[in-house]
Amino acid sequence: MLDKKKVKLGIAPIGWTNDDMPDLGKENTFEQCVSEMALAGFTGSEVGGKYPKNVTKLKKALDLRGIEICNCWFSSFLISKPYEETEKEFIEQTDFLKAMGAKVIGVSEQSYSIQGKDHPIFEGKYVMNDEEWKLLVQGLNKLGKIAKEKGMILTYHHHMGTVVQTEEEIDRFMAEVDPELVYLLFDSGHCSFAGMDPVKVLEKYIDRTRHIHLKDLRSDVVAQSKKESWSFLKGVRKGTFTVPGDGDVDFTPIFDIIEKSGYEGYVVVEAEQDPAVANPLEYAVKARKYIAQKTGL
Ligand SMILES: O=C1C[C@@H](O)[C@H](O)[C@@H](O)C1=O
Ligand SMILES: [Co+2]
Repeated sequence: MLDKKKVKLGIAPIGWTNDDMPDLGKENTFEQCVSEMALAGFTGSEVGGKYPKNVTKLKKALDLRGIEICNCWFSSFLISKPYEETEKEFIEQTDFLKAMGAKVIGVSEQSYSIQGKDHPIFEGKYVMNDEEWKLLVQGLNKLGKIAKEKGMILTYHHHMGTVVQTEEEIDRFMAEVDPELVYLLFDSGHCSFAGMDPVKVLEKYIDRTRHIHLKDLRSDVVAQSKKESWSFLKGVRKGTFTVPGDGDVDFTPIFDIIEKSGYEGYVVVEAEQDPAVANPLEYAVKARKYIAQKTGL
């Protein structure tokens, strides 16, 4: 059982409207999305592209539904653009999140990423050289320091198709970043999709993890995706991911690690799929029931 005082439960809006492919769920409004999150029993949310950019407006809409913001995706370009460009946007995003009462910002390096490209996801992703590793690590340490000074935590999202995807890359990343400034955003779906054992990764880094995405994976869809060289986004449309409990990831040991470690922070259901096929409210309720049954949250 998870301690409700330590572990909070959220859901990402990506199941309603997908910011990577805004045509997926374009008919779903912001109000419908946050109302259905609340109806399904969630009290935390990440920021989506349809959310009001204005702090007062967003707070009012969320307060009415008993929801708080816990994180927002942030794309960094530390190895392909001048550091100052990423820093400027990072400060703006961190200030917005802080004003919303969030504690965490989720960074992902998007230089040379193939996650949004029409390119087979299992073929030819970019691999950093030593100089680029240095730029990434030094840049993130600097951003992490800025976040810390603002009372926020920088977490890093490993992700398919990006420069930090594989187990070796996660290990090197964790070995090189400053553990006081940069933490891990663990995503069970991306771990599994990349062919890692999510349990092994979480066990190794739970003490340095400050945000968790709970994503399940349909192995038969992944097998087809490999066979037919699908892009990441084609795979999402075809149902690579689903909510926890609905796919092939074993969440029991994942919840055990979270419990035993005394993890304090959010676990967020993040299961992008086609809302025309997987009704967002129905899948949110399914996830909520599964998590309640497995963890007591
Ligand atoms: O955290 C995430 C945000 C999405 O935009 C991304 O593509 C998804 O797969 C993810 O894990
Ligand atoms: Co994620």
